Amino acid sequence: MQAVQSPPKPEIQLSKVESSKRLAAYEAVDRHILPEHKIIGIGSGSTVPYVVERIIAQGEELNHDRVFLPTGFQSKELIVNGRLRLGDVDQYPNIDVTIDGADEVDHDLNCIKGGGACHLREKVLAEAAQTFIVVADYRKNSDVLGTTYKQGVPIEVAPFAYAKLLQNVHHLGSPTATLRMAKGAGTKAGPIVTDNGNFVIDAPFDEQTMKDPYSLLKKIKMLTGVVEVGLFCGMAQAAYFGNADGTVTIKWQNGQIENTGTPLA
Ligand SMILES: O=C(CO)[C@H](O)[C@H](O)COP(=O)(O)O
Repeated sequence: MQAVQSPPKPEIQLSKVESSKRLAAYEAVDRHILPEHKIIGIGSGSTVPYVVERIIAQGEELNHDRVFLPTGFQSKELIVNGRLRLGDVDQYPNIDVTIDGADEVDHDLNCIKGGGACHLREKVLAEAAQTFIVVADYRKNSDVLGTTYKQGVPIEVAPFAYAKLLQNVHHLGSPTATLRMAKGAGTKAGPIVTDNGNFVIDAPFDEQTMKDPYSLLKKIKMLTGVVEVGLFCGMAQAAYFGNADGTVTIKWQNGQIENTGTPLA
């Protein structure tokens, strides 16, 4: 009897932004998740599913003795649904590689993170990793932070301290800083609550301030009640940006910029 062949699965047409996220994620996994890497941090956001997809494609033989550490609820689901082994950073404080998304990346690879309110765990997993790699689409590739991500610097705060912290952040130079509220039909009324039970303040600063994100990070971090700041300074070894033309731009920590792939006709 002749075997029945199932029709080929239709390739889902991705938007330019989606395909650039996928390009960046695939290139970063191919270059940085190597057979010897066993403890791997998985970040949060809409680019990270492509990271997990590419890791799964490396096959069972490479993945069966690896452990994957999530930065939040979303990445935990990705790991579990992908039938990868789940661990946590308290069991594995030394990570080989962490790959994560970003809201914006500047020319020195400083990042704004926390658009998804996961930046506390994201920073712990980035810091614990021997190699920390950022993946993003072309819209996140900037010279100065705050150019495209206008919402402000995400600051995770202890809930009972939020009102005092809002005042303090206003005095620090962000008069429009606000508490991040849950939005949209069917969501919680009131502020968003992080995976750690905290609130988030979004604090926009002027361009001059954002040109020196490390100084700003130190000032905000000193405020009592701040749990973590979504400024990741000097942490990433490389940032991969998928471009709309099908190429990938890679910014390295030493300032080198590399372009790979052939532009689409
Ligand atoms: O920092 C983050 C969550 O706290 C995410 O990594 C960031 O928001 C990236 O988002 P995306 O990949 O969806 O553009």
